Amino acid sequence: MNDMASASITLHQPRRLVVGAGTIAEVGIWAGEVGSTLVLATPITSGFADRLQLTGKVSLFDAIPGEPDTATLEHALAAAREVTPDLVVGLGGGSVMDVAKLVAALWDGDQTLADVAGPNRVAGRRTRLAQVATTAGTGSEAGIRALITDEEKGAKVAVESPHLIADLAVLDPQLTFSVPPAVTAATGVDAMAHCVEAFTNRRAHPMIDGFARMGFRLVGQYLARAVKDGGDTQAREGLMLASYYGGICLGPVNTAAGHAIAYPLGTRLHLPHGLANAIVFPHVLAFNEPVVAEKTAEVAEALGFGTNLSQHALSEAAQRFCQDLGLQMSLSAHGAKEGDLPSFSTEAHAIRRLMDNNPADMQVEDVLGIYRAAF
Ligand SMILES: NC(=O)c1ccc[n+]([C@@H]2O[C@H](COP(=O)([O-])OP(=O)(O)OC[C@H]3O[C@@H](n4cnc5c(N)ncnc54)[C@H](O)[C@@H]3O)[C@@H](O)[C@H]2O)c1
Ligand SMILES: [Fe+2]
Repeated sequence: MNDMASASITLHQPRRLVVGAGTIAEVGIWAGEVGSTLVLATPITSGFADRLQLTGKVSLFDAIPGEPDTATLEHALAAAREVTPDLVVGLGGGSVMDVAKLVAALWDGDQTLADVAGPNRVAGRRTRLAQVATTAGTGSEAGIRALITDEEKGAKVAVESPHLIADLAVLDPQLTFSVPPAVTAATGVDAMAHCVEAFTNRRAHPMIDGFARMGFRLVGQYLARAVKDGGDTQAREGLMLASYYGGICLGPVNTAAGHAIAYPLGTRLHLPHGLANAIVFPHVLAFNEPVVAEKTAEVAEALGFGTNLSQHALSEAAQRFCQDLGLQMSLSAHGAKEGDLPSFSTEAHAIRRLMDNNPADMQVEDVLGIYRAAF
């Protein structure tokens, strides 16, 4: 830690947050009399739509796949232009909630995705937005960011704007009971990665450190429990909070090299976002350790890795942690070819908005070394 004063930060949060078992029913109470609502979902999460208790005309668009791309966004926008909603509800994981943000902000205006990509370019939003999380991972319901895959470029487009923040966010652990163990594990590691990468970030901030600490501690406490027993309400609620805290970390501080190195695995190999982060996490944690030793030790202790670990032991313990959750941590087992790794490395290294946040400087060769270690 240096002794300079922290840089200033701005934190946006949903206008209203409801947490607890059964709270999905509060969406209708909050919304009151609504003319027209568009609920965005996946085929799996559309089953929860009745529990929203909405009045008026309710339309459902449930064709949002994981890791949504620009074509998905276009279809959802077309659905919204037909429905002309007063309220958009995102009922799903990060994939659905990210699309819901952009649909609510863009459906009735002239801006395209290309117009709003990057920070602070969304002109405004007239449609109300409620986010009901059904996974505990991205924390998208907490934040100002939406990520859409651009299939042509093979990269994620990030849109960041206070106009994407929800009017209402709901964390109802009962909605996550049906999340299968593999998705629970991957999304839980994603939440943990948001907290850890913000905590050990070059732009880390004491206020955000508080949320980050609560988040990775909850993951240490509850993730294995929720993977083992999906109906464990206490564990599920703990993870939803961890995910939300991670989402808060993303706004003012954001992630760093871990997420940058994970992105090509999502866009090129189509690995689920959380799994991609898990594969990379042990190696980045160990790489950064010399620069952020104290904070890394705190993370290691909270996740049960032990104390006074060498870089190698740290990486091994983090890999074991993920393997014990049932995650397959080897890139080759997911279809990666050794010949892919150099282009993945160039791609990840070029994501400067995240790489520049990393506490330790990382060259392209270092990134390649990490992919090779995870191969
Ligand atoms: N906005 C942000 O700040 C932010 C941060 C990190 C990641 N993301 C993005 O979020 C997306 C990933 O989101 P995710 O990890 O939540 O996964 P997801 O939304 O893609 O969902 C994963 C899978 O779980 C299923 N599922 C969702 N809820 C379920 C439930 N209750 N029961 C059973 N199955 C359920 C989905 O149908 C899907 O198949 C990626 O596109 C990623 O880039 C956004
Ligand atoms: Fe993430």
